[in-house]
Amino acid sequence: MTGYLRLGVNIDHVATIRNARGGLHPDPLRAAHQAAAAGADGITAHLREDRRHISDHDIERLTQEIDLPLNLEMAATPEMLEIALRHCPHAACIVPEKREEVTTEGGLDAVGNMAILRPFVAKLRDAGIRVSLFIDPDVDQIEAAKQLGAPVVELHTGAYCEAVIENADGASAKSELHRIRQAAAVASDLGLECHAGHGLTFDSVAPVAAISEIAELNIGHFLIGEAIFTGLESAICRMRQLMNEARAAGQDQTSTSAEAIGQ
Ligand SMILES: CC(=O)[C@@H](O)[C@H](O)COP(=O)(O)O
Ligand SMILES: NCC(=O)COP(=O)(O)O
Repeated sequence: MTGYLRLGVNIDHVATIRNARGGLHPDPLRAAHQAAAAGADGITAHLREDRRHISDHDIERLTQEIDLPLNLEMAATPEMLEIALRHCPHAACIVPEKREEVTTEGGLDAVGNMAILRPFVAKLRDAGIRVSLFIDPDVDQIEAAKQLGAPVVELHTGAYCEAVIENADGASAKSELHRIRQAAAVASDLGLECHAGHGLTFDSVAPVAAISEIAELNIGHFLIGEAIFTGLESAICRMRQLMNEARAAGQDQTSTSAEAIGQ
């Protein structure tokens, strides 16, 4: 798969700042409107069991007020299934959740949870919701997603992004990038749409964006952080530019991000 690479903007951490004082400002909906104005292709929001950031009311408003497709991230629980079926977002991405985690750690264990996930995926699909599974770039997990009937997988890029930040010798970033490339190729061979996300920044996005089998990147925390300094629309436009340049240049797949962007 080649062609246009979609950008989903995750607005979770606008809500993190809002919730720090328990008020209404900053409003995640305003961020969603700005993301749309900046050219985002979708909005991603993670309704966590503990509601640490995005709230039920945020999800209700996003489905009612935002024209962009909403990708609802959710754990595989009866509560979240009921909420998803009530709101019928464009898409639902099933993610693992641990209450004590700071952020999403590993990917969903589709292999180890087939019995729970199979009816869960079926009910979402029957409601017309595009289902994706947030998984590590692991062939077994991709094959399990296929068996479960999920049309989309989102590859967890966290290990790669951490390796880029550590940047000891670039070797670990290269090996993690290779895992993502291989996983994207397997997903494509199995007829699954392949997305990627978690931890992506201006420094790490290019080699992932260059992987032609990837159709969508979901990026949030870094963009919201950058927005504090340059504004959200500016941050999104810069990310969009980096994605377009990498995709157009067919980024050399052997390079890490530092080499790729001449650092
Ligand atoms: C699944 C993923 O990597 C993110 O989309 C997720 O939302 C991270 O959780 P927090 O947004 O709570 O950090
Ligand atoms: N699924 C990844 C996502 O939506 C955003 O992750 P992050 O950029 O906030 O780490």
